[in-house]
Amino acid sequence: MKTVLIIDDEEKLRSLLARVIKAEGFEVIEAGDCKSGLKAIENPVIDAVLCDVRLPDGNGVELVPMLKSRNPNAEIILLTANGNIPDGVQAMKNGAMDYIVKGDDNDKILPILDKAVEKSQLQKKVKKLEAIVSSKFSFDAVIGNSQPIQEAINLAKKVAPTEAAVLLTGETGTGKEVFAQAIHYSSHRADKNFVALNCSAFGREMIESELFGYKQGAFTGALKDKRGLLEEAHNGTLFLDEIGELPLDLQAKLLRVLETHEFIKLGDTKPSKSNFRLIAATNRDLKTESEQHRFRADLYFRLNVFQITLPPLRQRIKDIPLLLDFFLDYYTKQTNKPNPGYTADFAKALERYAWNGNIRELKNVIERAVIISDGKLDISVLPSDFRDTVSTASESLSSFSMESVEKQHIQKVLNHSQGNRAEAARLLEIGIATLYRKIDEFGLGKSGKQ
Ligand SMILES: Nc1ncnc2c1ncn2[C@@H]1O[C@H](COP(=O)(O)OP(=O)(O)OP(=O)(O)O)[C@@H](O)[C@H]1O
Repeated sequence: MKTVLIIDDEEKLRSLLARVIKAEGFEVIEAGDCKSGLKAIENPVIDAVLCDVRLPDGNGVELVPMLKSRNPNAEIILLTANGNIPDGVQAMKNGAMDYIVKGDDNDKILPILDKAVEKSQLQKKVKKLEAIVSSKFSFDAVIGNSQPIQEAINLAKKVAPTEAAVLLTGETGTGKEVFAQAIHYSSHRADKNFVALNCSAFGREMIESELFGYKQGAFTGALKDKRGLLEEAHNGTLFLDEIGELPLDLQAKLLRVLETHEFIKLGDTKPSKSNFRLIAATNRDLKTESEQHRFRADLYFRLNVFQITLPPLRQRIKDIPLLLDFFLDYYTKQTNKPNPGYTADFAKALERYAWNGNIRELKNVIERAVIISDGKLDISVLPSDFRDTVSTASESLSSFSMESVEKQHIQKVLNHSQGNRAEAARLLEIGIATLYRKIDEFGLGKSGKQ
């Protein structure tokens, strides 16, 4: 639906205009003065406004900013009986899309309205998509209630609105990139670029040309100018993942850019400027790296202004059920399967696992389980390491009482002596009569080897 608001006090002209516009498939809302126009514009379905300049309670040119502030997506076209250039210029400065003269420009109205509606609907779509993107990458998308992750979230929320560089540390798969995005989308740079580079994924030359960009002819193969990531990140955020892998000479160049906000593209002679915010991540201990001269100490100090350490999953076992529900829901939706749920053993096995690959590994394990499983997820759909964890765990669980430890031990020794009770008693350092009593008491005579 395309909806137009007409604000004009000349009733006859207004209803004639409304009829013509309706005949072209638009919905029309009418208002006779500034006051009722300002009320009507709050209806979000309005895409475009046709507004007279001379109104009984005000001037259309001055009304434009007020209309825009109440409905920023609506495009405004001013209609005037006698156009003059300064008024037209002011209208555009105030945010109007066009300024047309009644009578002379009547045949322009419908094409301009079409353009205005298209522009407004496109803006609405972009805003909706932006809202989806920013909610997908907001702190709400960081799953976890445990204390260690909540502490990290609180720190990140504090630093997000500032200009400070952030250093995210933590094992692989703990969510460093997720945090970097959440910080960016919660900062005032959210509507600008979030540009990421993984420093371990490329060789030195490639990283340099990706970061700094180059001029045509800077090297063989530089067929045309290329913008670098520093330039792309202007007014936005540059995320350097695995910064510990950045070659030492590029570390020196990066430090200079951080200090001057200036850099020189490959093959260029004059500096370019970029106002980016840096978020860096590493799973290395940069302090030790810098002490051993594998990372520049000056860059480390520059980055270490605000460090956030993300906890490994094994330190936040409490979050596993939450993450399990989240990823199960995600992958069942992706595969168009109904959510099958899971057994208590399945959840237990996940809680007991070491998770060296952290959340990335958990996510992959759940994806695999969803693909393989035909019903409720149980331990049979887990890789074999998990099943071992469960059996070891249940074995050790049944061993908590002294009696069961004693029973298991005697059985093991009887197995070892191949049922020879005299030999077993000798190994157990107990009398043969005591062994017979124990065998009777624990019922080992029936199941154990005699
Ligand atoms: N708290 C979280 N909530 C939901 N998903 C998460 C969370 N943390 C991480 N993930 C998911 O786990 C995966 C790994 O996360 P991410 O890439 O951010 O980790 P990383 O620490 O940057 O890893 P690496 O050091 O290997 O680059 C991603 O798919 C991400 O979506």
